[in-house]
Amino acid sequence: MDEGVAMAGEPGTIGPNDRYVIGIDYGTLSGRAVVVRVSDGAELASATHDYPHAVMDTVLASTGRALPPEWALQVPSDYVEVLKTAVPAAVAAAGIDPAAVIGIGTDFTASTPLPVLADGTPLNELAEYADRPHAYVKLWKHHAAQGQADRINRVAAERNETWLPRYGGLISSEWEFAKGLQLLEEDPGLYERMDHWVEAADWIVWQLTGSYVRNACTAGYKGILQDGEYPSREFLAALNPAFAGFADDKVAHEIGQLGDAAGTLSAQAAAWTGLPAGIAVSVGNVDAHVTAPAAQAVEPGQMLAIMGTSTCHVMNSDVLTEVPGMCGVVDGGIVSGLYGYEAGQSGVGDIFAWYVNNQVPGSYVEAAAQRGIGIHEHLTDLVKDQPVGGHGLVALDWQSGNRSVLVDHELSGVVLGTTLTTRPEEIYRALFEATAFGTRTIVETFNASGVPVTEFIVAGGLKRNPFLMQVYSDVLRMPISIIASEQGPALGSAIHAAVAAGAYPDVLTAGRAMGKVDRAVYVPNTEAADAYDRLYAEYATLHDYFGRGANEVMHRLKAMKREAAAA
Ligand SMILES: Nc1ncnc2c1ncn2[C@@H]1O[C@H](COP(=O)(O)OP(=O)(O)O)[C@@H](O)[C@H]1O
Ligand SMILES: O=C(CO)[C@@H](O)[C@@H](O)COP(=O)(O)O
Repeated sequence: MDEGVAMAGEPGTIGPNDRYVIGIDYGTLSGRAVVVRVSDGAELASATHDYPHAVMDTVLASTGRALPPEWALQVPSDYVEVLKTAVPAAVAAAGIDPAAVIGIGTDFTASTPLPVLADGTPLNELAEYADRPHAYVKLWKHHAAQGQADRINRVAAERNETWLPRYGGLISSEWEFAKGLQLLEEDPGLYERMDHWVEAADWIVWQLTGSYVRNACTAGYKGILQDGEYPSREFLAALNPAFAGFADDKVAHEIGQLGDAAGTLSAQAAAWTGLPAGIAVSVGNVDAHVTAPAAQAVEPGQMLAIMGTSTCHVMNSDVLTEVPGMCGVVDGGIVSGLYGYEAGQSGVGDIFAWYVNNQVPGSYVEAAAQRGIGIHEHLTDLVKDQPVGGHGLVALDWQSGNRSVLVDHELSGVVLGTTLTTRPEEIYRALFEATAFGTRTIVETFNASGVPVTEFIVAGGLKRNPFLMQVYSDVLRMPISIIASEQGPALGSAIHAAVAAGAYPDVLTAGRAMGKVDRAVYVPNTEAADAYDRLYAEYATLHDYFGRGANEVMHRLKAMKREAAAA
């Protein structure tokens, strides 16, 4: 377990009248708390707490029993530990008086829902359900509800459901309805017992305030709430008669707008965090969307890519339109007054992690250790000067399925062109390029749909790799701006906390004062961009061949894998 604490470079003088907010980013593997000064967004210190149960994607910890393929679960008490450890550690490292903290804000991965009782107790915490996989949090990358998602999409298309175009024509297996339907169909008793199917983003705010408020962001993007309405009972009954009441009975709840206060810090949460009871707690938010004001990426056409384990692309527009294969468009989904668009790639850093953890020989790991650098840096170094196309490879970035624009998690990865002389660093680079091509596919789809991308801004852990950023600039043929914060989502949460506490009138104003970006840090190299155009053409051919039905081999392989696991 890691409780890393970091001080900001130069926090500046702590003035007696300075006020602070705490932003907490709940990521895939850890929660990070950061202490931020309200007046200028200075980040004084941060602390990270790794979730003790991490991601359960092979075995359920409580029983030791294997989970089926494509599952990914978490334990909700791990999230509360972040409040008890990372928050006090960050405050202590910042050296501020906790009494000077005026608000706290959080963001979460999504869609990451869990089944709870009316008082918020997660079902896995009841002794009788502790051994039931469906009692746990279904992490965003739980991809085992693809069958349910396919049914949702087929029935919605047949019935011409008006909300379907708002999701680019396809609902993802990652979102609330597909996961909820899987729960009903595989564990009906537990479904019956569940009072709320709540996003972890809202559950953690519930733990902080003592009351349940459903945030407008997840409700819109992940919960199919459009123009104030959920999918009808008739539609839900057509999926499964027992599902008719899902929206009304399990999902619908009071909605809170982004930047509003969901409530105030309860006495219990004050004791956990060491912060004053009664300070403002902002409405929950999603890790991607919350980052837009932190990166000053809120104007129409400014696409923000939060590049980490996965990549989320978020962009505002004053136009409401349909972008095929996007995750969704939600009125006020990023900031109020604009239409917020979201698209994404389910695997990016995760693919690089899979590769270095499973495919790179020990000699490379030793060489990296000898050089005193990480394996990512070592592989990057070995291949960064190779001319574009010099490896003779092209890859598809679907090891975690495809979220946009194909919306199909039965798809899987491809590396094409390997020979007996192909080196590990060359495949690593081909995977970098594949993710950049996936992003280009998304950008081109937005451009062709009447919501052009005019600036590309990157936040998230992958901005630390300059070569990767240059690949993106060359592949997109666009300058890349970079958020000037190491903790973009946590800074975004802090910005929302400052607004909820009344320090700023709205998120846009707070973002201008507290957000930070360096413009056009990387610019495209024309020669490289020309060469990447040729590779991208090959990627696009493979993308359509495997992804649009010409060859269903990936679906057949996944089916065989499931059959083998069941046997
Ligand atoms: N130098 C690097 N180059 C490319 N990828 C890296 C590098 N270092 C770490 N990664 C990848 O970054 C991912 C973590 O990104 P990060 O933003 O820190 O996490 P999260 O998405 O959970 O917030 C991991 O999946 C890892 O494979
Ligand atoms: O899907 C979303 C947001 O819509 C993300 O929460 C999800 O991809 C996880 O993001 P990270 O890769 O953990 O930053």
